Amino acid sequence: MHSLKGLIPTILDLIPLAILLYILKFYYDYFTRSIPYPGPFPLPIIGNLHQYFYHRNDMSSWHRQLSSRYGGIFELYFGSNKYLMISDARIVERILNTAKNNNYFVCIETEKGLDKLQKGNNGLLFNADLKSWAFIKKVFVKTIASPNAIKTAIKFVGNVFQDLEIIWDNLIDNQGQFLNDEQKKFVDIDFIPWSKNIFAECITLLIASRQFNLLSTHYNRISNINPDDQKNSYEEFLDRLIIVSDCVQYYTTIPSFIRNLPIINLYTNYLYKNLLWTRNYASNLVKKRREEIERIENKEELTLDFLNMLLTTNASMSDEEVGDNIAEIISEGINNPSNTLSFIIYYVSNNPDIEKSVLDEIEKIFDLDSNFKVTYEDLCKLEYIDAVIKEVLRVRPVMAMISRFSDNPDQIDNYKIPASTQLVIDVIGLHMNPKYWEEPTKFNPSRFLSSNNKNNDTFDTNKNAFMNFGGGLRMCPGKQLAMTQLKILVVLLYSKYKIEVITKDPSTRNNINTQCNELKISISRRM
Ligand code: HEM
Repeated sequence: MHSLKGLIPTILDLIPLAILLYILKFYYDYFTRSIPYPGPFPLPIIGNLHQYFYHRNDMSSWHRQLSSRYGGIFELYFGSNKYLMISDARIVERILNTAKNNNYFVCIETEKGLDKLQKGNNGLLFNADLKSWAFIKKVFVKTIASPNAIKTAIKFVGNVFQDLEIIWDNLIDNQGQFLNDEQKKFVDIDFIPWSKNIFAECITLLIASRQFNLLSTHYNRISNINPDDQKNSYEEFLDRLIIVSDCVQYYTTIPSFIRNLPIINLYTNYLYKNLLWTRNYASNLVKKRREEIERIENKEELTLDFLNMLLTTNASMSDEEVGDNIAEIISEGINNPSNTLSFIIYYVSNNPDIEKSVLDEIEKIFDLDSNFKVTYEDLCKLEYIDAVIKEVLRVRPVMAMISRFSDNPDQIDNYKIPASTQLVIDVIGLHMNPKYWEEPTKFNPSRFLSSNNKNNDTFDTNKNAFMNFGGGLRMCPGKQLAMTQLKILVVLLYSKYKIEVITKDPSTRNNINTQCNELKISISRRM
């Protein structure tokens, strides 16, 4: 006789049943979805993530394939979350509009993990609350994007570059080698940390009027002056901000029940603790600044940088909230332009004709003695360098995808957009689409020159096919600053140094190809 105990299913027996029910529910929802769009067939739990990881190193051609097979709107599943991918410029134009009451103001639904990180109603990037977003945007525009702020930024980049020049010249003198019959010394460097430190110095000067001597600290470490130096706390803060970006991506794509599974929750805790560390660090900086401001009798003496302005115009913001804002701008102000500068060096130095045109333009516009200064007016004349930067951002856009969330149902042309749907503007798909670009895979800055009429027509009529800084209400507010900084740095780097690229593929090491992970270059003094 069977014992009763044998008839009661054990938890282990129930697992296959639970999985089967989950799969049935997944495909029931999939086949009965209200507005079905075409797209690659998803698997339960992972959706299309396996395809994403398979194509991670060549996202451009994957997105090209998907948009040519499935059209201007198609579905992709990241885990069990459905995303509508948009790669038609006409639809993009309707989604990215500048009206404050537009249906697509929110980037990512707050309940998708942002609430756990307290990021849904603070800062700019993920803020879903129009009122607090508009306040911070106003302060940003005044202190970072106004003509005065841009002129201040030009001065800061010039000063930071002077420091870099002294350090690089020391490096070349002390560690450089003569190669073959060359009279000048060359030294090989890893460009990425230098690039990050340049932008880090500039952005902290601009938003908080502080300098952390990151360039000389980096020099001391790599040239064995202080090899065992622990990273100072600001360097650690910058390193951890990169993990914070991973943390936000992780919380917004991985459902909470998976984040909380045993073992996986160790990683979740690691990311979350890191976020708390940076939040605590930034709020301490803010607290100190608040105390300094209180000690100043004549408040008119205060430099009106982003931090001081936030502290003096909105008394109700806590140190943590102000700190979060500072951390966000520092992170955006370093990683995006530094990634772009690294790719600029990669493309310019690997294309002798393009490098020659860059050098010709520099010579035409600047009076090249060793102490020449770059002015705002001169930067406006740089048409070719401007085109090079745009072309780099076309082929290697910093953000391969731009998110928007639909509040209400909408209809764009023949396409119905359901309410509460996560839309993703497929930036690479747009940038690589032959409908909008002649020979899209070719690196050709001339397509952006006004003298090149044919391509320019294409560019003008398809401006929504060029999403390098996003668009509409939430277009990147740092665009002007970034373009200015990049132009100055291209002028200064190429006029002062001869640069050769050693790295074959800057996007190796298992990451998507819009991220420059490695850039070894060889530098020697030009003048
Ligand atoms: C080459 C450099 C840069 C590129 C390519 C870039 C690109 C972008 C893109 C594509 C977006 C999303 C726009 C959208 O959703 O429509 C964005 C947003 C943003 N960027 Fe940039 N960015 C750069 C530099 C900067 C800099 C230097 C700063 C700050 C100083 C900055 C601050 C921001 C902020 C705060 C947002 C969020 C705006 C909002 O949601 O309202 N970016 N950026």
